[in-house]
Amino acid sequence: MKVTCAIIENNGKILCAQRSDKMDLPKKWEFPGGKVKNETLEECLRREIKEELGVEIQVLEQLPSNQHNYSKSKIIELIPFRCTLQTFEIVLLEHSKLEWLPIEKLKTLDWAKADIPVVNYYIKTYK
Ligand SMILES: Nc1nc2c([nH]c(=O)n2[C@@H]2O[C@H](COP(=O)(O)OP(=O)(O)OP(=O)(O)O)[C@@H](O)[C@H]2O)c(=O)[nH]1
Repeated sequence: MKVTCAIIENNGKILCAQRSDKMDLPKKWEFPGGKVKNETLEECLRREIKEELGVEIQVLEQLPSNQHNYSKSKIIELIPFRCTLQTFEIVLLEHSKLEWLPIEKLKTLDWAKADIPVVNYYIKTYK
């Protein structure tokens, strides 16, 4: 299963989202995004961000993807993109919490397993 996610940068901080109790991987932190349907990766990302946060984004670049096997039937390829905001009124539509964190604080969150290599790559590349 391909999943896109957005590393949204604004004023030197990165938007981190906590999954709600109703989602799978409850309370884990992630980058907002979701499963790719019949669409391009960028279309998927822009659609998911609109659905989850109510904002438009600009997609800057694709970063290396990471495959993680949560179980036999749940194997995901997480495909991250660096993004910025085009509109700024964020609404919390699906997640339980949002945090804007500076890059040096990203490691303090309890990330979904698939995100850990993505966070590490981002820190290594952009700090
Ligand atoms: N959006 C997102 N999903 C992630 C990340 N890391 C990670 O393991 N996942 C997993 O990838 C899958 C994405 O599905 P989702 O539930 O967020 O996406 P969706 O909105 O398309 O699904 P749905 O409409 O079926 O609920 C979930 O199983 C989620 O646990 C991440 O950083 N962002």
